[in-house]
Parts: sequence; structure tokens; C-alpha cells
Amino acid sequence: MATTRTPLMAGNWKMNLDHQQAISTVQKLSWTLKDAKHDYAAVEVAVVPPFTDLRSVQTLVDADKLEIVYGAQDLSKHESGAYTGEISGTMLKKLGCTYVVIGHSERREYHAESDDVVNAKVRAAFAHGLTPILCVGEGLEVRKAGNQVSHTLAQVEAALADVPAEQIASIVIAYEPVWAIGTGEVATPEDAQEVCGAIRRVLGELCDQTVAEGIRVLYGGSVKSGNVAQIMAQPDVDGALVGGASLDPEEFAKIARYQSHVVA
Ligand SMILES: O=C[C@H](O)COP(=O)(O)O
Repeated sequence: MATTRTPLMAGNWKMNLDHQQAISTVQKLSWTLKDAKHDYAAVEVAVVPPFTDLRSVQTLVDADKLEIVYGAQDLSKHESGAYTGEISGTMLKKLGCTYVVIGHSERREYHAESDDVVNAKVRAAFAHGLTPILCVGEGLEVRKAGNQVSHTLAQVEAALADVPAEQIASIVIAYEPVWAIGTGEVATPEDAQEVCGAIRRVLGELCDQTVAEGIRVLYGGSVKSGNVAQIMAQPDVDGALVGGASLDPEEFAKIARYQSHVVA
């Protein structure tokens, strides 16, 4: 089946760049992409800054009518109330967020986020019109035991429990093998395809195979301009969730422009 999925390159800044640095970074990114005549309809570009940067990014994007979209790195499963330190989906929507990253391995590991919490956050995101970028992926021990597919699919199924098929249709899934995050250790294109293809198959079981063909499955883990094209050449990889390399706007622009450095 011919794919109609628009690739998405999303830069997860993690806990980097304050609100002033956010403005200069997004400006440089947009200028670089403008110089390259980037077609945002062909490859969508998103930044995912810390919460404290979102208002500044919103102001810049609105004022300069940028085509770059943005999102948050997490949200609360709660609607509002006495939850000190939490940020609700309503607040993120009001800040113009398109996306929200949910279930990143760093949240699962350092904040003990269980599959149940991830599931509640996915449902909260949809309830507020935000598109989840749901992160899944195995650690090194699971990979060494050869259980990466079953482990990752179990995470997908748990995160999407009781989520209506029409909502699943618009989700973005990011396959991020934990051993490849921030380590310089990149999964081979074949490793990425094996799990991304399996994710698409399970999405087909959860909703419908035709719908699953339209869902974007990203790869994340040490993606750089030098390796992105080989990963993007895989049939079930529809973009990247980029950490470290997204902090450099010129490098991130090269990642978004991966098609321009594919040698035919
Ligand atoms: O969210 C992004 C991923 O954790 C990948 O991070 P990285 O590109 O620094 O390996």
C-alpha cells in the first residue's frame, strides 16, 4: 500500500534552553529552513521545549507566522486542582501546543511512570485536543534477551487500553530503544524497522489495518544528520524524535532536510 504519512521531525529539548535561548533557537531553525526553502507539508517540523519556554515559543510562532509547530514534554493526568507542580492539558492547549510527549523513558525511569499513568496521560491528552507522541522502547537487558518486540508491543497496548480507535488513528508513536538514547549508540535501520513494523501491526489490531497505515511511527535514539536518511529509508519509520541533536538548530534543520542529502 502506498504510504501517505507525512514525516515528522520532532526535537525534544529535554531540560535544556531557557525561554530566551528558546526564541533564538527557533528563530535560527526557521531562518535555516527558510533559506533551504523547506516544504513543511512534505516534512513536518516540531520543537518540544521545557514548559517554561512554551509561552515564548507561542509568541514567536504567532508573530512571525512560522510553520514550525510545538509541543510539551509531559502533561498531568489530572484536569485541575491541588496537584503542585503539574501542568494540565487545558493549559498546554491554551499555549497552542500541537503535541505532547508521553511516556518518555526518562519519565518512566526517573519519575516512576507506570503503564497505567502513561495510559491516563494519553487519555488526558486526547481529551484536550493534543496529539500524544507516545514513547515506547526496550532497555539493554531486554534487547540482549531478544525480547524487544514483545516488550515494546506490551507498552503500546497498555498505553492505549480503552482509548477509542478514532483517537488512536491520530496518535504518533516514538520507538526509542533506551540503550540508544543519548549514548551515540544508534539502532541499525533494520532494528528500527523490526520494531516500528511490529508497532504498526499491533496498531492494526487495536483499530484497523487501513487506519494503522496512516499512523506515524517515529524512531528516536542518537539521531543525527549523518544517520537519519538510512533510518528514514525504512518503510515503517515516519520520522524521528531527536534529543541532543535538536539543540543545534542548523543540525536539526539538516535532519528535517534529510531528503536533500540522500544520494540517489
Ligand atoms: O526524546 C528524544 C530521545 O530521548 C532521543 O535522545 P537523543 O537523540 O539525545 O539520543
